[in-house]
Amino acid sequence: MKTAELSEKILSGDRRALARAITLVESGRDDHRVAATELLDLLAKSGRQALRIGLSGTPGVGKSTFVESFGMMLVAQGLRVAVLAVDPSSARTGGSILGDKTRMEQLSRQKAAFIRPSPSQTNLGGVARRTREAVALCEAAGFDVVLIETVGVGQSETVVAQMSDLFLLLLAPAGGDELQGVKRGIMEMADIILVNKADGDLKSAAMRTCADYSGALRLLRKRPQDPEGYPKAQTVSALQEAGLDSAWADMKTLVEWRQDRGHWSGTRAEQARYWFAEDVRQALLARLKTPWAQGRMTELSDQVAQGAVSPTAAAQEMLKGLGVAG
Ligand SMILES: Nc1nc2c(ncn2[C@@H]2O[C@H](COP(=O)(O)OP(=O)(O)OP(=O)(O)O)[C@@H](O)[C@H]2O)c(=O)[nH]1
Repeated sequence: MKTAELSEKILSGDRRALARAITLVESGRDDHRVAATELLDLLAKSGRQALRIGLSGTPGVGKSTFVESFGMMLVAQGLRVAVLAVDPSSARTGGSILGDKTRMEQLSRQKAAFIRPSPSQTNLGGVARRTREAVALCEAAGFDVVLIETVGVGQSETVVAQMSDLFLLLLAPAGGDELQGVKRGIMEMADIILVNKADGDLKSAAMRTCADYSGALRLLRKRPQDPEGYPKAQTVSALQEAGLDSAWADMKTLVEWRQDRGHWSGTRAEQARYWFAEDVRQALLARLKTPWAQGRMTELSDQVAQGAVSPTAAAQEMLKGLGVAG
């Protein structure tokens, strides 16, 4: 199919065309990359934007259950919802977190929903670019909300936060009164912390955990792009579909505030800068991974170790070989 034709179909909301385009951006083949870039350029002209919501949480915290019930709630409100995943561990576990669609049984059957598993790649940089491009494709296809889910592995939260308008951190009720070892950096990225499983026997533990996090969030510096009271923590039960509407109301409050004050477009512009620099960095790193480059690195590094050449001169030599010397 020609790029222009694929683009038309995506713009008209053709889901198979969207799936095909995502496969195209996920491909490592050079000719596919050229076509993908062309397609993304064409689609960017549509100017369509979705609300991009990043969602992170450790395995078992209830992400799939949350995406299912939250997604269904949005669909019931007439919104179109796409779900993507960033899962650098998918190659290791042999399947992605969203590979098993039966875990989002209802949502995956909705015409207004689109669920796409994480591409199976170990390299986070590669997964990040492909996911970012898949987000752009979903926006062009007219989705209102794009949920980008990740397990808290390595840097994957940062990657997702950098491509989201809102970042949600899903937590489970803690046993004791200590915070669950959530790294400060991750808490700082969160716009809203959702303590899940606030139902049945777990309800009071969930409320305690939520109070602990509310306290911890108050100690963080208030961000200029946020209204009073944000970032915030609240309890939900994905299983019983409780608290989801109030969480959605809070998300909308935050979004409207940021849009009214220009923070929304400011953040997107910053993210675009970040991904531009990141793409350059990744491309340069890829050059270092070719067999020639690795062999040459070893050679030069041996010479440096023997004192035959200085580190600076060897680095210059290497860069010249890579064609990037200044
Ligand atoms: N009580 C209760 N259990 C829940 C809730 N949400 C999820 N669970 C249960 O928690 C377990 C894990 O839920 P998942 O949705 O598969 O969790 P996940 O975070 O997607 O897990 P991974 O895919 O392994 O990352 C399941 O047994 C769910 O039924 C909730 O709101 N309340």
